[in-house]
Amino acid sequence: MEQAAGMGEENTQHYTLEQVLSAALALQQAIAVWRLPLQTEVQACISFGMQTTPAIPDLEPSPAGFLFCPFVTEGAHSHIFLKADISYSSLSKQLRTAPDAPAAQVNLFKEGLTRAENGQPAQWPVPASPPRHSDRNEETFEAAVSLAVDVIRAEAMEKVVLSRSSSSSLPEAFSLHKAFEKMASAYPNAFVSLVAIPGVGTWLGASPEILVSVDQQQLFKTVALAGTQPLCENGSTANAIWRQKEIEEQGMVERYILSCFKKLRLREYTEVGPRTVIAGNLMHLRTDFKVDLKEVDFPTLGTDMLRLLHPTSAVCGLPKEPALRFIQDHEGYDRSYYSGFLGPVNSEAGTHLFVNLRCMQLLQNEAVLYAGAGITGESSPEKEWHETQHKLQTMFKILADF
Ligand SMILES: C=C(O[C@@H]1C=C(C(=O)O)C=C[C@H]1O)C(=O)O
Repeated sequence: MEQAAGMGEENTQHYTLEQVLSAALALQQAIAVWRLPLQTEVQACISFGMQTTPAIPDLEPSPAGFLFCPFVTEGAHSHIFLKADISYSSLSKQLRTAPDAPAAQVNLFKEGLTRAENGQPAQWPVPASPPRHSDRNEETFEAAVSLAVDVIRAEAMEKVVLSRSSSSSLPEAFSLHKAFEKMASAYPNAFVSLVAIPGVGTWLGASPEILVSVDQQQLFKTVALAGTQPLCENGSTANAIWRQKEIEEQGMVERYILSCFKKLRLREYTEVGPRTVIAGNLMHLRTDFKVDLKEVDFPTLGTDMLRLLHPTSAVCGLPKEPALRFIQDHEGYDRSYYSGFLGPVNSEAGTHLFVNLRCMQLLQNEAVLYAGAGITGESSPEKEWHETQHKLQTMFKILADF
């Protein structure tokens, strides 16, 4: 039997994030790298064996790690948990090994780190079969929006989120590590992440949307985020004006969250908002919900809410079932992990799961970018197309900047 690598063994040597990432890629080990909103610390975890589950796993008893889950809960893509065998923080620049991490693999990884200092950057993982992308043009996207508006006006549903993917070839000088850093500086308020899993693929994103978080103070949080407009020229939210369409659209997400609390018979929450918030080049409306789990005895609230919330009406629609069916029938492509959720579980800072938005999937020579927009009975197909264009813009700029 393999020896464990020692109780939370500290390796006092210092490494850069670039080295840690290069070693994981070269050794084909799964890695997740993330930066929480408004923080400077970048964290990473390396996992020597990913676990896949057909359904959303329980959060509370989970070891520390990183969860990466698809949009469709019972579809072709697995829910993936990367147990943190090795953790890295950009503040200490040191590695920490989990007590039960297999020693032989830990040692191989450390050797890989030394080689990563002067080696060529390794290729990131790409999926076994290339994703079917939509590459919808303005005309076909707007036709799908018009159809959605008709269905909503006929009262078959209230809201549906329609999305598309758009691919762009990778610039010659592209580097995964630099792309992560560019995303982190373009989106200071977002959860910025890079997930590279052999056999699954490589995703880079900057999410403005918490799905479920439970921090060290046992504070549960979720948000209702919807409604989009370009950021005002002076970069301030003070003079933002919202139309009835966005107010109603965000109100639906809010009502949906309240209905989930109601299902769990939870009454002790605080609700603040909606307020205008900034995400890159855009503004959204956001209402914050909090539950203090030190005062409310609900130890499984994180998992229970996660299972009820996902996919929320911010990325799917309302009611959930007809909206999901409409998406599957008319979007014309597989969202896979776009508008799924991801984030650290039971890390030192707690559990922080975000909706996988403003993200791209990296293939060998191209990036596939994803964006969607909430459609209601008041939607204008042309405006919704432009909304997806705006959402893609910051990511396109990051790629063009190499
Ligand atoms: C679907 C996306 O975003 C979601 C939809 C929004 C909207 O319709 O206004 C706003 C924020 C997100 O909840 C996306 O960014 O791809």
